[in-house]
Amino acid sequence: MVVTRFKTESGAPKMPKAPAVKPVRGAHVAVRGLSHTYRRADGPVLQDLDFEIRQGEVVALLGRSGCGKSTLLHMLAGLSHPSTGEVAINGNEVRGPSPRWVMMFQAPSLYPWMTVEQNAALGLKFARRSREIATRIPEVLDLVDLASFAGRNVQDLSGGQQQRVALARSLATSPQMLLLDEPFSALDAFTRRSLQRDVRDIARTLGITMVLVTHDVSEAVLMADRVLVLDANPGRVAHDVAIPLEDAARSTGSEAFQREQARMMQLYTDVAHGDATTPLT
Ligand SMILES: Nc1ncnc2c1ncn2[C@@H]1O[C@H](COP(=O)(O)OP(=O)(O)OP(=O)(O)O)[C@@H](O)[C@H]1O
Repeated sequence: MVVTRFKTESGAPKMPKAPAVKPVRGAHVAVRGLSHTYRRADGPVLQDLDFEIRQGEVVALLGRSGCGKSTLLHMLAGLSHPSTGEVAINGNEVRGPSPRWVMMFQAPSLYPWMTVEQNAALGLKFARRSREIATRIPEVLDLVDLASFAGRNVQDLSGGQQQRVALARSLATSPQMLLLDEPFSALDAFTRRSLQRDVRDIARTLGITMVLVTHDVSEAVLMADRVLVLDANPGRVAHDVAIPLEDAARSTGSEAFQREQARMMQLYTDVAHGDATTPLT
């Protein structure tokens, strides 16, 4: 089976067209007995985490600043190792980074002197898969709605378009999992919503497992099938909550969305020690 992008930038339906991208087998993640301490004097940052993420599931890690979200995401990516416990992907302990699970950050880290297609091809080059560039890059640029920008310099693009280039680069190696560390927080509200919707659509359509770090309740509810609300000092899973929203209801205007957002905001506020005087976004 192959899939194509099915919405335009404005959200209007568009006819499926070639080129197309094949779905992948999303990663299954198991976090077992995971604790982490950076400095003994500070105590553990993460403690006794035990959870699984199903293949193709979209999970948000929601918590206040400093509760250990990025630390956990880095461990899922194999960029660092827990003091105790383990992360296993598809049954194998994660011992380092891999092109099968890729991270996206707030800053898209593109090379400004290169074109959109050259930047998008970097992941394949680093993975020594340059022979795939000619077919794969047009496919992924089409998927992120940047086909007509292929030859443009990335420095001429908007912040949202640059994040789409970073997304295309991430997708080019056919990853089983995307790990997003607040990748939309520097964008304006309209661009952020459009990318949140498109990234979820793409991950769901391709079957990619996705883990998203955020402290934005509405982002978690818009994008995730499931939200892990993390407590702080030490970071633990305080709530593990399914978001039972159909894709059609994943819009800030829908009543079902607003109900879920209010429910999640309550849980989040409770976890933040009932401190409703501090603004929670
Ligand atoms: N390399 C490090 N060495 C020592 N302490 C660290 C290191 N990295 C993070 N920390 C500490 O670990 C705690 C958790 O940090 P982390 O960045 O994982 O939190 P976070 O929830 O992602 O925060 P934010 O939302 O602000 O990005 C913080 O107290 C931070 O100061």
